[in-house]
Amino acid sequence: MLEIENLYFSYNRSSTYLLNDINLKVPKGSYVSIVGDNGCGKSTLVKLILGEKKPLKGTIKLYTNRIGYIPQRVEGFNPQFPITVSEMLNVHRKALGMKGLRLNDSILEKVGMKEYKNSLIGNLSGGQLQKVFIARALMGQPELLVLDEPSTAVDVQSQREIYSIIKGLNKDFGVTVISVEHNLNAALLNSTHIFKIENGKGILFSVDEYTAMLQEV
Ligand SMILES: Nc1ncnc2c1ncn2[C@@H]1O[C@H](COP(=O)(O)OP(=O)(O)OP(=O)(O)O)[C@@H](O)[C@H]1O
Repeated sequence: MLEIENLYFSYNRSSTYLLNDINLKVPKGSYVSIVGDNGCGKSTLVKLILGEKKPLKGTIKLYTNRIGYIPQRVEGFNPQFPITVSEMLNVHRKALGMKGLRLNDSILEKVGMKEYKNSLIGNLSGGQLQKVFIARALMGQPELLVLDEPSTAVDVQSQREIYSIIKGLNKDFGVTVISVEHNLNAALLNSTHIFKIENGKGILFSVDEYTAMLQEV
Protein backbone atom coordinates (compact mmCIF):
# COMPACT_ATOMS: atom_id res chain seq x y z
CA MET A 1 0.00 0.00 0.00
CA LEU A 2 2.89 2.32 0.86
CA GLU A 3 6.64 2.16 0.29
CA ILE A 4 9.07 4.66 1.76
CA GLU A 5 12.72 4.40 0.75
CA ASN A 6 15.71 6.28 2.11
CA LEU A 7 13.64 9.23 3.28
CA TYR A 8 15.41 12.21 4.83
CA PHE A 9 13.66 15.26 6.25
CA SER A 10 14.39 18.26 8.45
CA TYR A 11 12.52 21.52 8.95
CA ASN A 12 15.77 23.39 9.20
CA ARG A 13 18.37 22.45 6.62
CA SER A 14 21.25 23.43 8.87
CA SER A 15 20.23 21.02 11.65
CA THR A 16 20.57 17.23 11.76
CA TYR A 17 17.85 15.28 10.02
CA LEU A 18 14.63 14.84 11.99
CA LEU A 19 13.94 11.76 9.85
CA ASN A 20 17.20 10.15 8.84
CA ASP A 21 17.01 7.40 6.22
CA ILE A 22 13.52 6.09 6.93
CA ASN A 23 12.49 2.89 5.16
CA LEU A 24 8.98 1.51 5.57
CA LYS A 25 6.79 -0.90 3.65
CA VAL A 26 3.16 -0.96 4.75
CA PRO A 27 1.48 -4.13 3.45
CA LYS A 28 -2.09 -3.92 2.16
CA GLY A 29 -4.55 -4.80 4.93
CA SER A 30 -2.12 -4.09 7.76
CA TYR A 31 -2.65 -1.73 10.71
CA VAL A 32 0.58 0.08 11.49
CA SER A 33 0.91 2.21 14.62
CA ILE A 34 3.68 4.79 14.52
CA VAL A 35 5.15 5.24 18.00
CA GLY A 36 8.07 7.14 19.52
CA ASP A 37 8.90 9.91 21.97
CA ASN A 38 7.36 13.38 21.77
CA GLY A 39 8.88 15.35 18.94
CA CYS A 40 10.54 12.35 17.24
CA GLY A 41 8.77 13.13 13.97
CA LYS A 42 5.63 10.94 13.92
CA SER A 43 3.23 13.64 12.70
CA THR A 44 5.89 14.90 10.29
CA LEU A 45 6.10 11.44 8.76
CA VAL A 46 2.32 11.45 8.30
CA LYS A 47 2.51 14.86 6.60
CA LEU A 48 5.17 13.47 4.26
CA ILE A 49 3.01 10.42 3.48
CA LEU A 50 0.06 12.70 2.70
CA GLY A 51 2.22 14.91 0.48
CA GLU A 52 1.81 17.97 2.70
CA LYS A 53 5.61 18.07 3.09
CA LYS A 54 8.25 17.10 0.57
CA PRO A 55 11.19 14.85 1.49
CA LEU A 56 14.67 16.34 1.24
CA LYS A 57 15.80 12.99 -0.16
CA GLY A 58 14.17 9.65 -0.80
CA THR A 59 10.89 8.39 -2.21
CA ILE A 60 7.36 7.76 -0.99
CA LYS A 61 5.18 5.54 -3.16
CA LEU A 62 1.47 5.29 -2.38
CA TYR A 63 -0.43 2.59 -4.25
CA THR A 64 -3.86 4.19 -3.84
CA ASN A 65 -5.37 7.64 -4.10
CA ARG A 66 -8.34 6.66 -1.90
CA ILE A 67 -6.95 7.95 1.36
CA GLY A 68 -9.01 9.01 4.37
CA TYR A 69 -7.20 11.31 6.79
CA ILE A 70 -8.33 12.00 10.34
CA PRO A 71 -6.09 14.70 11.79
CA GLN A 72 -5.37 15.31 15.46
CA ARG A 73 -7.01 18.69 15.26
CA VAL A 74 -8.96 19.74 12.21
CA GLU A 75 -7.41 22.98 10.96
CA GLY A 76 -9.91 25.80 10.69
CA PHE A 77 -12.67 23.65 12.19
CA ASN A 78 -14.97 25.59 14.48
CA PRO A 79 -17.10 23.23 16.60
CA GLN A 80 -19.45 26.12 17.45
CA PHE A 81 -20.41 26.62 13.79
CA PRO A 82 -24.20 25.99 13.64
CA ILE A 83 -24.22 22.92 11.42
CA THR A 84 -25.60 19.44 12.03
CA VAL A 85 -23.70 16.18 11.59
CA SER A 86 -25.68 15.36 8.45
CA GLU A 87 -25.15 18.81 6.97
CA MET A 88 -21.41 18.52 7.58
CA LEU A 89 -21.33 15.20 5.73
CA ASN A 90 -23.39 16.73 2.90
CA VAL A 91 -20.83 19.50 2.46
CA HIS A 92 -18.10 16.88 2.24
CA ARG A 93 -20.16 14.71 -0.13
CA LYS A 94 -20.59 17.67 -2.48
CA ALA A 95 -16.87 18.44 -2.26
CA LEU A 96 -16.20 14.85 -3.33
CA GLY A 97 -18.76 15.20 -6.15
CA MET A 98 -20.83 12.32 -4.74
CA LYS A 99 -24.58 11.81 -4.92
CA GLY A 100 -26.90 9.84 -2.64
CA LEU A 101 -28.18 11.35 0.57
CA ARG A 102 -28.89 7.91 2.05
CA LEU A 103 -25.14 7.34 2.17
CA ASN A 104 -25.01 9.55 5.27
CA ASP A 105 -27.21 7.17 7.27
CA SER A 106 -25.26 4.04 6.38
CA ILE A 107 -21.92 5.69 7.06
CA LEU A 108 -23.09 7.14 10.38
CA GLU A 109 -24.41 3.71 11.29
CA LYS A 110 -20.95 2.23 10.75
CA VAL A 111 -19.52 4.53 13.42
CA GLY A 112 -22.54 4.26 15.76
CA MET A 113 -23.61 7.89 15.22
CA LYS A 114 -26.80 7.55 13.17
CA GLU A 115 -29.01 8.78 16.01
CA TYR A 116 -26.95 11.99 16.14
CA LYS A 117 -27.39 12.91 12.48
CA ASN A 118 -29.51 15.96 13.30
CA SER A 119 -27.40 17.06 16.29
CA LEU A 120 -25.38 20.24 16.09
CA ILE A 121 -21.69 19.38 15.98
CA GLY A 122 -21.12 21.91 18.80
CA ASN A 123 -23.19 19.67 21.10
CA LEU A 124 -21.09 16.55 20.54
CA SER A 125 -18.44 15.21 22.92
CA GLY A 126 -14.82 14.86 21.76
CA GLY A 127 -15.34 11.15 21.19
CA GLN A 128 -18.55 11.63 19.21
CA LEU A 129 -16.90 14.31 17.08
CA GLN A 130 -14.00 11.97 16.39
CA LYS A 131 -16.47 9.32 15.19
CA VAL A 132 -18.09 11.87 12.86
CA PHE A 133 -14.65 12.67 11.44
CA ILE A 134 -14.11 8.96 10.87
CA ALA A 135 -17.49 8.85 9.10
CA ARG A 136 -16.48 11.81 6.98
CA ALA A 137 -13.21 10.12 6.04
CA LEU A 138 -15.15 6.96 5.08
CA MET A 139 -17.24 8.84 2.52
CA GLY A 140 -14.44 8.61 -0.03
CA GLN A 141 -14.37 4.79 0.48
CA PRO A 142 -10.72 4.88 1.51
CA GLU A 143 -8.36 1.96 0.99
CA LEU A 144 -5.96 3.66 3.37
CA LEU A 145 -6.97 5.38 6.59
CA VAL A 146 -4.41 7.69 8.20
CA LEU A 147 -5.01 8.85 11.78
CA ASP A 148 -3.05 11.15 14.06
CA GLU A 149 -3.56 10.13 17.69
CA PRO A 150 -7.18 8.98 17.44
CA SER A 151 -7.73 8.80 21.20
CA THR A 152 -6.42 12.24 22.20
CA ALA A 153 -8.93 14.25 24.28
CA VAL A 154 -11.44 11.40 24.21
CA ASP A 155 -12.99 9.64 27.22
CA VAL A 156 -12.11 6.00 27.91
CA GLN A 157 -15.42 4.54 26.71
CA SER A 158 -15.23 6.48 23.43
CA GLN A 159 -11.60 5.41 23.03
CA ARG A 160 -12.71 1.77 23.15
CA GLU A 161 -15.46 2.46 20.62
CA ILE A 162 -13.16 4.37 18.29
CA TYR A 163 -10.53 1.61 18.30
CA SER A 164 -13.24 -0.97 17.75
CA ILE A 165 -14.47 0.99 14.69
CA ILE A 166 -10.95 1.35 13.28
CA LYS A 167 -10.08 -2.29 13.95
CA GLY A 168 -13.38 -3.38 12.36
CA LEU A 169 -12.64 -1.36 9.22
CA ASN A 170 -9.21 -2.97 9.10
CA LYS A 171 -10.26 -6.57 9.78
CA ASP A 172 -13.68 -6.74 8.17
CA PHE A 173 -13.28 -4.34 5.25
CA GLY A 174 -9.54 -4.72 4.58
CA VAL A 175 -8.84 -1.00 5.03
CA THR A 176 -5.12 -0.44 5.60
CA VAL A 177 -4.52 1.75 8.66
CA ILE A 178 -1.58 3.97 9.57
CA SER A 179 -2.03 5.61 12.95
CA VAL A 180 0.22 7.86 15.01
CA GLU A 181 -0.19 6.48 18.49
CA HIS A 182 0.70 7.78 21.96
CA ASN A 183 -1.22 5.02 23.62
CA LEU A 184 1.13 2.02 23.45
CA ASN A 185 -1.44 -0.36 24.96
CA ALA A 186 -3.91 0.58 22.24
CA ALA A 187 -1.19 0.13 19.62
CA LEU A 188 -0.34 -3.36 20.89
CA LEU A 189 -3.99 -4.33 21.22
CA ASN A 190 -5.21 -3.15 17.85
CA SER A 191 -2.42 -3.01 15.31
CA THR A 192 -0.68 -5.68 13.30
CA HIS A 193 2.62 -3.76 13.21
CA ILE A 194 4.49 -1.12 15.20
CA PHE A 195 6.78 1.38 13.49
CA LYS A 196 9.07 2.78 16.16
CA ILE A 197 10.89 6.06 15.44
CA GLU A 198 13.96 6.83 17.52
CA ASN A 199 16.77 9.30 16.83
CA GLY A 200 15.52 9.83 13.30
CA LYS A 201 15.55 6.12 12.45
CA GLY A 202 12.52 3.85 12.15
CA ILE A 203 12.10 0.11 12.63
CA LEU A 204 9.02 -1.92 11.69
CA PHE A 205 8.05 -4.71 14.08
CA SER A 206 5.18 -7.15 14.08
CA VAL A 207 3.17 -6.72 17.29
CA ASP A 208 4.50 -10.07 18.52
CA GLU A 209 8.10 -8.98 17.93
CA TYR A 210 7.49 -5.69 19.70
CA THR A 211 5.82 -7.40 22.67
CA ALA A 212 8.71 -9.87 22.95
CA MET A 213 11.19 -6.99 22.82
CA LEU A 214 9.35 -5.19 25.66
CA GLN A 215 9.49 -8.34 27.76
CA GLU A 216 13.26 -8.62 27.28
CA VAL A 217 13.88 -5.07 28.55
N1 LIG B 1 6.35 23.43 10.84
C1 LIG B 1 7.40 23.18 11.61
N2 LIG B 1 8.49 23.98 11.56
C2 LIG B 1 9.58 23.72 12.33
N3 LIG B 1 9.67 22.69 13.20
C3 LIG B 1 8.60 21.88 13.29
C4 LIG B 1 7.41 22.08 12.51
N4 LIG B 1 6.52 21.11 12.82
C5 LIG B 1 7.13 20.34 13.76
N5 LIG B 1 8.36 20.79 14.03
C6 LIG B 1 9.32 20.21 14.99
O1 LIG B 1 9.70 18.93 14.47
C7 LIG B 1 9.81 17.98 15.53
C8 LIG B 1 8.91 16.81 15.24
O2 LIG B 1 7.56 17.23 15.33
P1 LIG B 1 6.36 16.20 15.13
O3 LIG B 1 5.10 16.95 15.39
O4 LIG B 1 6.51 15.49 13.84
O5 LIG B 1 6.68 15.17 16.30
P2 LIG B 1 5.76 14.06 16.97
O6 LIG B 1 6.60 12.84 17.14
O7 LIG B 1 4.50 13.89 16.18
O8 LIG B 1 5.47 14.74 18.36
P3 LIG B 1 4.28 14.53 19.42
O9 LIG B 1 4.40 13.12 19.91
O10 LIG B 1 4.62 15.51 20.50
O11 LIG B 1 2.98 14.83 18.74
C9 LIG B 1 9.50 18.73 16.82
O12 LIG B 1 10.70 19.12 17.42
C10 LIG B 1 8.69 19.92 16.34
O13 LIG B 1 8.86 21.02 17.20
